[in-house]
Amino acid sequence: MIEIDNIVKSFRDARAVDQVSMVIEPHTICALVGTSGSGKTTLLRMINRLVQPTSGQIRVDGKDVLNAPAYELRRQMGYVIQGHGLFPHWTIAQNVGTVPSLLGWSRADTDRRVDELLELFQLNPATYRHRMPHQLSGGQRQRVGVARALAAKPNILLMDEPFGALDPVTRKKAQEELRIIQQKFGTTIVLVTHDMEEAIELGDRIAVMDKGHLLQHAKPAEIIAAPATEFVRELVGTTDRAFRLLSLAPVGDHLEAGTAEGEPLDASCTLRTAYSELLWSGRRAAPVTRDGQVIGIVTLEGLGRLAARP
Ligand SMILES: Nc1ncnc2c1ncn2[C@@H]1O[C@H](COP(=O)(O)OP(=O)(O)OP(=O)(O)O)[C@@H](O)[C@H]1O
Repeated sequence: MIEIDNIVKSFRDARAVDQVSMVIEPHTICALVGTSGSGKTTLLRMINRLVQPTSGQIRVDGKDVLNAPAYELRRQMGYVIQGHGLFPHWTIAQNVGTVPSLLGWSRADTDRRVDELLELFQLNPATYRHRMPHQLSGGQRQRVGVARALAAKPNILLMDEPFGALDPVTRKKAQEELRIIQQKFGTTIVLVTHDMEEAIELGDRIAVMDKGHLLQHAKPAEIIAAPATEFVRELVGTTDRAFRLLSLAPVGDHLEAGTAEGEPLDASCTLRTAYSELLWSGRRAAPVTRDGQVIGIVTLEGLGRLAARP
């Protein structure tokens, strides 16, 4: 658990982060959103002590981070920045193995961990471990950046706009991969993003910042349905909030009884995808399957009710 307690960071006379308090539960993703200059990066960098707070306290599992030795923080927290930050003259394997080597892992243990992570990110170790960063695509480099941050099995992953530079298709894939990895390892993730869509998609909780203040810290559905201030409302965007609500839940959670014709939808697809599919195929209802078995239906009328203001 990360407890941020009345934290302040001043640069000369300006407060970049102003009395922020929040609790980030273990094994969850917290998405930090806000306009440029709102203090997101500064807040993130106080968690791993790259920035020293002016006042207040940050505790990880009850311990003040200012009292933890630097090597302990590095092991416990991975850090990913936009543009990956790989060392250009090191191979991919050396890059991914940076922190384990610093922590004194044996060569064999480090090599094993590097291969395991490359495989997890679908980069064949035999092909990629000896390559240099410039011999990879931007999306591959970003995945290596995330793999490197996970190398020493951190409980916490701090990510600053990790997918900002990726094209929409690669970005979507990277987001899905991150979700899978988070579930596999149970990592607690704090993710800074400009993109509300990404925050809604990935965040178990969203923290909205403006001018150093934390305006709201809540579940995505609550941020959409009950924004705390006009600024939060603007940031969420009013034109497609109904679709954003629909994007939060899978079809399998809102099954209806009955029968329907045509191509079935998988229970894991979102209500938003289902809505789009029904409109596209000109149907009022579609069967829903899980593991190939029909388990119910989804209807335009039902989806319409779910998209209405709660
Ligand atoms: N080292 C520094 N010295 C002086 N001012 C700083 C320093 N770092 C950040 N700031 C100021 O603190 C404020 C918050 O910056 P921060 O980088 O945390 O914002 P952000 O929300 O992450 O912005 P962005 O989304 O553009 O990265 C800004 O006004 C910035 O100019």
